[in-house]
Amino acid sequence: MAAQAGPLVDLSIDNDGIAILTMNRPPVNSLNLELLEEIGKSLDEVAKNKTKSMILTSSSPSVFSAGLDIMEMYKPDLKRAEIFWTTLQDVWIKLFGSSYITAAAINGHAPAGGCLLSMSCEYRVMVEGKYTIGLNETALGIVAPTWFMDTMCHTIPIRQAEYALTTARMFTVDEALQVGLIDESASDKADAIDKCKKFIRKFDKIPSLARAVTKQKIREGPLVRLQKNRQQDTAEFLGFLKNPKIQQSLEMYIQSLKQKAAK
Ligand SMILES: CCCCCCCCCCC/C=C/C(=O)SCCNC(=O)CCNC(=O)[C@H](O)C(C)(C)COP(=O)(O)OP(=O)(O)OC[C@H]1O[C@@H](n2cnc3c(N)ncnc32)[C@H](O)[C@@H]1OP(=O)(O)O
Repeated sequence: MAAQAGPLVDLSIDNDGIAILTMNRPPVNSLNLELLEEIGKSLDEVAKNKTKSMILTSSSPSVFSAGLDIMEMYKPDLKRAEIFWTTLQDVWIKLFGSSYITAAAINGHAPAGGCLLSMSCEYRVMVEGKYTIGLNETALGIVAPTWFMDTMCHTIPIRQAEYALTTARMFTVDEALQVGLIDESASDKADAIDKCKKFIRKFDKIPSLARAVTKQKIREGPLVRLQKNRQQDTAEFLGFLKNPKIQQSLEMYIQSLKQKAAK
């Protein structure tokens, strides 16, 4: 992977007071420990500055996020793997449980952890093109954690979620729109951001405390479930990393990604 040029995230506030959080880890924004830490810090900053809303997007022209960095799971240092996992849990708790308004301008592919980040926002606009979005973990021989599944069940009907999760379904933009995995499609990134802003403006006349408490109450179930089971969830993740069969599946998957990239 190329050496990192520039900061891993960019956090800016536009003229309307909307925070734009841009992931910037070329080539595919795979979520390693350092990127997750930076996303977490940015979410803290948005909350601390009492910014009314945030749009999550990517600096890549074709990938929103490729999901978790597989190299964090392949033959890992277990201490780092534990910090990696708890940082991912923290990011999800901060984003899914945020009181401010959140929207994702999905300007490219969003598999697995990339799909999770977008589903943790309240509104999704995806750029048209040959991009796909979904939770594909079972295709890698791994099981999406319960809170990934909860997030999907919070976004699309449970029957569709079960089918998508078990079959590792990656949705095209049109399919995602039909099932409600995204709310709108857009012609390009600028259009996606405009549409996210339009969604955010819908709340101009809604008292912000009532909105925030309603959001947090409707999201309480999945949040409490992870908060109660954090240690067990981390132990399961570490146990999974120690399983030789899982390591073999990950090795094969990495090889297939490298072969595809070399073509
Ligand atoms: C009983 C219950 C127990 C439960 C215990 C817990 C279980 C743990 C669960 C963990 C949940 C996992 C979540 C995840 O997010 S796993 C990651 C899944 N992601 C993917 O499968 C996406 C893979 N990538 C792609 O499909 C494509 O890269 C993509 C469509 C995103 C972009 O395609 P593009 O053609 O633009 O780019 P390339 O494929 O050429 O890739 C460029 C380089 O990037 C490398 N790459 C890609 N994705 C990843 C990744 N996720 N991690 C690390 N590296 C990645 C790719 O290999 C290329 O590298 P090189 O240039 O070096 O060859």
